[in-house]
Amino acid sequence: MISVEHVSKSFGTRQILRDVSLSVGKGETMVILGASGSGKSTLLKMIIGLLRPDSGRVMVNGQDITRMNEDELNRERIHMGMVFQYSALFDSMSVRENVAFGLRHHGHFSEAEIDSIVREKLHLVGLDGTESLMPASLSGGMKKRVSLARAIALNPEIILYDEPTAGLDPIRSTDISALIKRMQETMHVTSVVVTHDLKSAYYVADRIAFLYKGQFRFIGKPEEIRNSDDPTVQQFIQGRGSLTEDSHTGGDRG
Ligand SMILES: Nc1ncnc2c1ncn2[C@@H]1O[C@H](COP(=O)(O)OP(=O)(O)OP(=O)(O)O)[C@@H](O)[C@H]1O
Repeated sequence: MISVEHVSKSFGTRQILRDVSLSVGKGETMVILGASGSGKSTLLKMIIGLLRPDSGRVMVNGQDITRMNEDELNRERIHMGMVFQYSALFDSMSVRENVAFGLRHHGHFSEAEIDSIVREKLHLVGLDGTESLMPASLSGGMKKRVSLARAIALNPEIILYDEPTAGLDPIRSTDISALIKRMQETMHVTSVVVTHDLKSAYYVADRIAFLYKGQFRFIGKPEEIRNSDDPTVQQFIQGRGSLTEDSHTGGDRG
């Protein structure tokens, strides 16, 4: 379904990804773990075609995303929902209009159809009756859920999540993790989840890929990563995972 093949990417003189390959099967949930600055979001942006690799390619549904022009990408993105870090809702639009956004841009739906889809998706994320609320009045957890409702409005085959539980308290994080799992079970979507949240990773992942110094240090099932005898992997999963990679590579973030 998604196949990242020998992808490399640099920003300026800094190489972020070095000959990285990863495949995600249909219906699979792949979690990408890695320290801050390790290139997780960069990889996600390449899968949705917001960034192009310097070399290598990204295949989605058998098509090479890296060679598409903007029109082709827009057509392909109809099949992909993205839940952005910090929700990225449109502040001036109601919950209803946020969820309806993609429907208005990509589809030919009547107002009645839009109403019905918005209601159905809000129900799926546990936000019945919130259509007329504005984003400013929502909690962080509610915003994430609206963002998810927006991402699934067009029944995507693929959902990409960038830090879906970031900034949430543990209870809200568990709610969002349960929703990610529910999307997989009810909509049989293929998902890629970028996160720092190990608890969520173990819960939602079919497989986990651990990005370290520009390469995948480990790809495998949650129980396999737990039992890995690689000291770098163990160091990361035993709670020192919040270390930033920028410090190793001389970057400016973290
Ligand atoms: N457009 C850009 N121009 C220059 N540098 C960039 C750009 N995008 C990302 N970077 C740098 O590339 C590195 C990887 O960024 P990325 O956002 O992919 O990391 P990440 O693993 O998602 O980190 P975090 O967990 O903090 O979100 C960082 O050092 C970042 O500063």
